[in-house]
Amino acid sequence: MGDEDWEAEIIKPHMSSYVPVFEKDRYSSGANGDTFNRTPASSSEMDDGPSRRDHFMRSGFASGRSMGNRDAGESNKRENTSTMGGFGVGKSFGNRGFSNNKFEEGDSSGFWRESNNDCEDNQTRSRGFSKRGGYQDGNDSEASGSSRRGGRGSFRGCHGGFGLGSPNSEYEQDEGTQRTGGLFGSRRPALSGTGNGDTYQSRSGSGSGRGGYKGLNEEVVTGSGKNSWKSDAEGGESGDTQGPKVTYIPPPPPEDEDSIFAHYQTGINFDKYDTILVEVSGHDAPPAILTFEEANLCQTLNNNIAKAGYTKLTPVQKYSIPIILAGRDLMACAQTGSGKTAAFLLPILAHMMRDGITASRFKELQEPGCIIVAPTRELINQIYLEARKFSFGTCVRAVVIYGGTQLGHSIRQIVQGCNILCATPGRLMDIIGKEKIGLRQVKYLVLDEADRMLDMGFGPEMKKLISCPGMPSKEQRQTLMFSATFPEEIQRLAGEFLKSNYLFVAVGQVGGACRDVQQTILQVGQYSKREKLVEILRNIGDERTMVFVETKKKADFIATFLCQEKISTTSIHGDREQREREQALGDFRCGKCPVLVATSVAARGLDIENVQHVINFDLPSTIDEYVHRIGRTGRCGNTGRAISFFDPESDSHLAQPLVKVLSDAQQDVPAWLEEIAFSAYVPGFSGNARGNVFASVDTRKGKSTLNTAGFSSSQAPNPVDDESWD
Ligand SMILES: Nc1ncnc2c1ncn2[C@@H]1O[C@H](COP(=O)(O)OP(=O)(O)OP(=O)(O)O)[C@@H](O)[C@H]1O
Repeated sequence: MGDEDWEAEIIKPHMSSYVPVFEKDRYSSGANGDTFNRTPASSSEMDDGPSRRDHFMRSGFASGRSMGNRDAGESNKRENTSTMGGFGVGKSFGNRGFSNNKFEEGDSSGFWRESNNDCEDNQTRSRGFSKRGGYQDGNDSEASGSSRRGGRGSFRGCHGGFGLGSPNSEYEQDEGTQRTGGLFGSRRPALSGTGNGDTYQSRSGSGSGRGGYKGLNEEVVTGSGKNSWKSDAEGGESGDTQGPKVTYIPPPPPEDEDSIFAHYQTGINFDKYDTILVEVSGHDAPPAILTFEEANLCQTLNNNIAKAGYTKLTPVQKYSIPIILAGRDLMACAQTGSGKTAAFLLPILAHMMRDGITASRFKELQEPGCIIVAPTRELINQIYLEARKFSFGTCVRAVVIYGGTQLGHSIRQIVQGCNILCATPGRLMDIIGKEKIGLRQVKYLVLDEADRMLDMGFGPEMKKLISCPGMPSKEQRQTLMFSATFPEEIQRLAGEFLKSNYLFVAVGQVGGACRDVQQTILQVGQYSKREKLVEILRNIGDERTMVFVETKKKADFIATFLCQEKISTTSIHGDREQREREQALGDFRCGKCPVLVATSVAARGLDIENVQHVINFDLPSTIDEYVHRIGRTGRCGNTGRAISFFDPESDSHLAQPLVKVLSDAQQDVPAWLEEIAFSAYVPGFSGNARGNVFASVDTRKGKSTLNTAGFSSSQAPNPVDDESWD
């Protein structure tokens, strides 16, 4: 079985939506003359469809929520310093007991892959895992994803700038130098890019041997001197002549009140938040508040809260708001979609109002009182819109700056006045370098998705930020960190940023998945993924669905493939122009394209109404990333579904943490997954798959992690291989 034929498969995409179109001659077969599978995914490869569908139904998709056979008695008892509510978390790892039957290894099932695929590093035969209890591919004759072959890098979108520019000469950021050089570990191997005649060159020019720090996922490099922080996306604007000049000016935010306060409804499970166990650790924590009134906010803020449709606090808000109001540093961990943004914005705004903030005015150097950083452009923009909503009618001016937009535009926004600066790290450092922002007045530093902001990708930048001239020391500022996941190592790193008496709030299991998401894991080999995806999407109909893949190229490919299958699809990833990214998100939000194919750039924080399904076409490298991805659905008390394709060839390292996450969220754990987890289990194993386990408690307690499997926390995660994040 050869590699697949993109050329043959992407000739006539369905054009009903924002469709990536790929020029035929741009991705013609490479020099190695591979012949590829030209069979449409929907034809003969569906031959084993009935059995798959049967299993599919058994697996819970399109059926009611199955809470599995957990033993409710095995509740997860926490050692709390303070608790409220108290659901029993069904921990049932291995509740069936691990079978001694080892899965069979063999050359069965026709899992045969010859290609050196850029998304998959395996060139070996797949193993014939036991089929017990799980979906098992049969005659897998389909290659999936972006194939590497001669002419790699030639797969390009060309419609409306979709895609990557010139063919056959481009270095894909997800493949080349970012992985070579071993800067950061990846579960994918470093790719030499040799042997197929490619000339690597990133569109953004990043990572191409300029030296200095180059985060795996970054568009940021360090240099020296005043403008040492550059977002590659800015091109020449920062004095960097590499890369195209970025001219994109994002549309202005809405001005009318209705749009500013537009929100979606809380779901049927919103009240169940109250039953989630909360743990606060650290000394002298102020008591939680139970109502917004207890927070004693000013009238304007209360009005805005009401207009936003907030009537009741979520747990993370109940605990975090009084802590921040009391001036304490905070690390807060709460499940996805449970209101962390308001948990920091409201008390910061309350402080600003209380301190008698005056209207900002035009100045060449602005000195914001608050800086909020987040890892992706879309997320920081979302936080900005929230800040704007809650500060409506006050004289607090929030500004957002992020990469992929014209630097001059960012500067113009800032000089008009800036009390709260929402920024991605690369652009922030650019602006600081240009002396448009002074840090002396910073009272609040917020790291949203803090574990991501402190990992190997962004950590060095964050360290630079706190050591920038003028930045108040941690004793002088209030530092706030929020995320749904907080690996132990990251908690330790965070200590550098936080006062020693910071408080730690854990709502539910740290790093646990949202229980409102019904999780299904299907065993699907690489070559069957596309047909399975189409099958699922056809069942789903028009319900909004995010499909996560591991690389940018694959995102383009799958989006195009789905369009070809007449499923209106768009895509978002780090190689798309910012304009395109925002357009894609807009089309998805409004339902024009009900399917969004995304890389991990969309995994965190995005709050999109009515996302009912998340499909992990490729599982991510780390369990934390999995938790964030599936958290795009099931938000704010609404329910959602997540289906993940587990390929034993590439995903076995995730089996243990997946079993734990599923068990903790009281989801069914497929027997075959337990078997794989068990077979991979090594007593005393100190996990080396990044982020494969998570901390259960505040690490200051000196406890080890409470993994059911007994392995301790992993090295600092490097969650994605593939993205441009600034
Ligand atoms: N108290 C509340 N009442 C009603 N809606 C709320 C409340 N708090 C937050 N929300 C809404 O819930 C949604 C999710 O909130 P938010 O995006 O802050 O979640 P999050 O915890 O930051 O999620 P993630 O971990 O994915 O970043 C938003 O639409 C927000 O407006």
